[in-house]
Amino acid sequence: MQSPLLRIGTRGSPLALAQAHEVRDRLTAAHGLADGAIDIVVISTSGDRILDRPLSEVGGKGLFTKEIEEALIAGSIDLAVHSSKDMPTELPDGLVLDHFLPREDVRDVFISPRAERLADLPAGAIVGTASLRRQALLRRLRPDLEVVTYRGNVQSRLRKLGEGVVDATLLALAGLNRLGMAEVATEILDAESFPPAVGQGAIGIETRAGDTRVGDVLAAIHHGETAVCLAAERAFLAALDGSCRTPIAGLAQVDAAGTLSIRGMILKVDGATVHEDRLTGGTADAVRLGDELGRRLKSRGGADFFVAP
Ligand SMILES: NCc1[nH]cc(CCC(=O)O)c1CC(=O)O
Repeated sequence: MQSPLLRIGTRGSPLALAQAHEVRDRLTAAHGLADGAIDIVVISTSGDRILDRPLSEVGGKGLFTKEIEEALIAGSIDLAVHSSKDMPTELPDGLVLDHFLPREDVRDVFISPRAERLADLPAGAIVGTASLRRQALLRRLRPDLEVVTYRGNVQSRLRKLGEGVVDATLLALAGLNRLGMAEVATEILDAESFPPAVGQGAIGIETRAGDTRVGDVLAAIHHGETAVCLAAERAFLAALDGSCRTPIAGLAQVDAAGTLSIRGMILKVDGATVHEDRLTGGTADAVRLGDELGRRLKSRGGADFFVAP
């Protein structure tokens, strides 16, 4: 049997697999490849194995990528497919995250059997989410709700919701769309009042720096506008030096005239303190704009903002 042209590394969750399949299917179509030309290699990560503690306590985002990045460096896979949102801004030496698929919907959704809209939940209702950004935004909009930490993959969170462990939860619409499950959404939250995480909705492809063979193959499915927005957002995040303990929202968009705008927000976990700002400029300045916005919010937040919740 012929060896595969490419090996894609991915986590094994249903969402991760759907994303890896999407990359494989787009590459197969773009290059007219035979079935079996691209292998999908499922890799279990520390983040998948530690399920009992909030990730911000265990060590954060890198936990979902470590073993996959080791495989990439070792050459047992050629590319790794990730949710950009889950990617640290610092990558191991020799790896780059610079190919992206066209971005999915960036918005969060509210899911509840108890109310049609977040605004209609009764006071005291319990909302479960592990995301500090969602916790802080929820407390800001609805200080009368009880917000609890609630982890697990999309399927297990929905199961717990069905069992009545919580009254409502929030998820990214992008993930539901990719899983073909958008119908579980009760209300789509608008990005203005409920801004997404940096990278939300964007599938990113990590490769070895300078790997022109893989880069040439990926060029056919790469989406430049998404890459520009992600460059701005990730520069914003890097400038904030965002630990997993700081709620941060950030969204860059390119309008029809080709102007890039980036909006960023930092919050205290209790939702009571919020700093936000927005910058616009040319797409060639994406990194500079993101960096500038991050520095501004960092200085506005002051020294203690990033320490205690
Ligand atoms: N942290 C888990 C995660 N990482 C990416 C997505 C959704 C897909 C995306 O944002 O691209 C999710 C689940 C969620 O937040 O609902």
